[in-house]
Amino acid sequence: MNPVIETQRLTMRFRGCDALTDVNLRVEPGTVFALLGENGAGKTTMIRILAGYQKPTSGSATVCGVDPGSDPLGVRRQIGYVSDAPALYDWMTVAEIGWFAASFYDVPFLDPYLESVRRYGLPEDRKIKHLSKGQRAKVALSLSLAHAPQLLILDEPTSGLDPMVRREFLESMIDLAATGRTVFLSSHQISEVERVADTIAIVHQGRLRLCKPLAELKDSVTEIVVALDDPLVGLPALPSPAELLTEESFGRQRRMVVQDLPASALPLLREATGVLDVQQRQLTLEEIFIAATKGSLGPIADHAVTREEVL
Ligand SMILES: Nc1ncnc2c1ncn2[C@@H]1O[C@H](COP(=O)(O)OP(=O)(O)OP(=O)(O)O)[C@@H](O)[C@H]1O
Repeated sequence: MNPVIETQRLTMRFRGCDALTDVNLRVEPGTVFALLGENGAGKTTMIRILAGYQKPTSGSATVCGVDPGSDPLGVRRQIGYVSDAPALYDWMTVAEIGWFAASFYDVPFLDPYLESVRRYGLPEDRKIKHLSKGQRAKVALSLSLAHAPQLLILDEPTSGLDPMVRREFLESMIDLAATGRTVFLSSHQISEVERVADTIAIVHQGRLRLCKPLAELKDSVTEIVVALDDPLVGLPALPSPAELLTEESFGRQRRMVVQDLPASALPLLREATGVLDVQQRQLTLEEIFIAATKGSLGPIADHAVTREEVL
């Protein structure tokens, strides 16, 4: 099946800033795809390129079969998009902005929009400028969904929403994916994303660090804590295809977070000179995110082996 979104070596340079570098992404239809990254990682830049609001410096993107750089309107007709700061005409009422937006589409728009507005309990005759932040977010979401797009691109969709509405909204994303639509969202809310996303991509300083289906990601990234008889002991290189995400030392303990660790790695480490013990543990998505973006998970947790336990 053709991907809904595909990018190849997508790169965006601003003056004095590499916002995205060589990002290759593939988003399958009918999935909820979450883009995670710290502040300034490049999420909004990526989303603006996909929605046709920004042309990349180099590389290519295809969204619903269209190049957003050369046909931004063609892309926007096919997608629903909510930016991180939706620009709504403030002087219009909630109902008026629906009528206005409906004029851009030749598919049913106003009825589904008003249905969504009522479901969110929004006051139809109140001006946008008098709405709260969360209410404005709900208007933006209602507008983005009304034309039943095959792809929804959402930049931080739940910021400003209260916990009940956040939950309701994220669950509705799963329902959308179940009907074959695709949801591409960026977020900082790792625990929320974990509940709804099929695939997770983690960007760090403009580069794609990890991108996998959620379950596969959690299975493939592992923490190894090695107890050493001397802090200066050198460990053997990890066998291929292992990729070291982080490595830290805490006294006589060495912690590594590794992706795609082959089974042969643990015996190799256990038999290495100066190694007293090796413990392995699966990580939560939040820990994987921290390892991929900040490098340090902080002090080794209680569950990890201590030298005293080994001796
Ligand atoms: N128009 C611009 N001119 C110069 N630099 C820019 C521009 N737009 C974004 N940047 C820079 O590109 C980098 C990525 O920004 P971006 O907004 O994509 O990050 P983000 O991951 O969405 O962050 P946040 O989570 O804080 O919203 C940042 O360093 C930002 O300062």
